[in-house]
Amino acid sequence: MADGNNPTDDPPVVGDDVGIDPQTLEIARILRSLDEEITEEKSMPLLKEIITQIAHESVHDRNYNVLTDYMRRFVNVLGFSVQFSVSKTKEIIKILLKIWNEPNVARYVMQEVYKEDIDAAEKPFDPDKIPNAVKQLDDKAIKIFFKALQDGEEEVKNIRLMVVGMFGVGKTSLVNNLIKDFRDKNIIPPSTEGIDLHRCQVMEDGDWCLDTKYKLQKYKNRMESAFNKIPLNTNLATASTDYTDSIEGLPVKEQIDADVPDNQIQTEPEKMNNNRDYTEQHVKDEFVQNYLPLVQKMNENKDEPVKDSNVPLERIKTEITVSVWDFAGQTLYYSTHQFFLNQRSIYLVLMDMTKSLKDNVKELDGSGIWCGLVNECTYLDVFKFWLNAIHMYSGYKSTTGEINPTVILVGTRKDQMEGNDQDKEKTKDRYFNKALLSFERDSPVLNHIHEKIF
Ligand SMILES: Nc1nc2c(ncn2[C@@H]2O[C@H](COP(=O)(O)OP(=O)(O)OP(=O)(O)O)[C@@H](O)[C@H]2O)c(=O)[nH]1
Repeated sequence: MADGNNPTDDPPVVGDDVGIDPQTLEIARILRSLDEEITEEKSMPLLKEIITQIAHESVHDRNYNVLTDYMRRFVNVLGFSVQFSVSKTKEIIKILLKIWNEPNVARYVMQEVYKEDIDAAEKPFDPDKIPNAVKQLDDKAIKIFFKALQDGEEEVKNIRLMVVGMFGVGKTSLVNNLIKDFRDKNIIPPSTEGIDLHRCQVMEDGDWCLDTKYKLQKYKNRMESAFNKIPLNTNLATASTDYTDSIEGLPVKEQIDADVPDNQIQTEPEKMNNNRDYTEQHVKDEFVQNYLPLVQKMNENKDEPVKDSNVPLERIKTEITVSVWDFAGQTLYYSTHQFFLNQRSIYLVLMDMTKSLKDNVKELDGSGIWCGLVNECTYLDVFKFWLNAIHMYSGYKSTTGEINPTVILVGTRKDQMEGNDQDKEKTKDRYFNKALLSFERDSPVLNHIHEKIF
């Protein structure tokens, strides 16, 4: 009879000195046998992978959406492939829940069944891999970012161009000249209300065109890659769910980058998790329906790329996109613009070269009292307002580094300036030098300026 003094009589100890109950030992036994059973199915996602992910979640970052996700993967993907009986499926789900709810069970299973020390598994973050936008968030956010990276990543090739300046200075005219589609139509711009946003594709010749067609193709490519995650023998037409699972896994960096929520691909996890009707309706969705033949074709012949001759992708040299933000110049909007200023942006600050810096601004439709600039402010005040706002809302300094989004100063109404081209250039440089010298010499605002001359 055990007397408690013999070490062999003590229950095995895992993690926080908690004894292993018979149920946990039984779980380990079942998993070992299952593991042997399903590793023979080489082409299928393995139950082991799901258990491993759930165990890591249980010990490290608990997120119920993730659990639900794994469960769905088990039922829809693994369930299809391995054809577990109903009772066995229930048994496995119980095990997954137990591992999820009890980190010590997760530790034991990983250690004893899969020979992995789950506590040692967390690798330190590589600081070089943390994007600047994430760096400024807290530790938890950085942890979540790295965890999300495990599901895939996509390089962001999007530049955000923010065009700001006084009302009527020529912001929309400049934007219309930068974007081919507008330039070709010779558009005379109405005064901007709020913010106009144009997403453009950089073309072979360096020109920019609106990227609506390209965007469609891009989503198509993503759908392909999302569908590619599904085992080829899965019958999509009859599957109750869940290729949307893969769509949720859209690349992390791109999600972070998203300028504008895109209703076409945005998913609704809570609904999808629980609502079969929703998913079935989603399957009928026109957008998805367009891709079912595509996927079926891929299933027939995976190696043959699917082409879409309607989209002139061959005109596009790179995948670089530019989001052009044309801000309204009316003082009415100034207090809201600051919320849209962002670190991964290049700013164009426009000034009217026919107006002297010391001239008072005459606003046509307002009292001229805005954002701390009282009545009778000068063009220099406006200039300083924009540079200060950019620095305040998008400059960032921490112990690890500094972010100073680039500001390009643009002079407009050159055609109305006096002298030849050379004279005009000199006048413009003098104008901006004078404006910049009004800041303290060591002002951090000056770090933003592209190509300072002084
Ligand atoms: N002569 C001349 N006129 C210009 C120039 N740039 C813009 N304009 C004219 O100035 C007017 C206002 O131009 P917009 O481009 O709408 O100015 P904006 O800065 O976008 O104005 P808001 O949207 O009200 O902030 C239009 O009639 C343009 O044709 C320029 O370089 N030279």
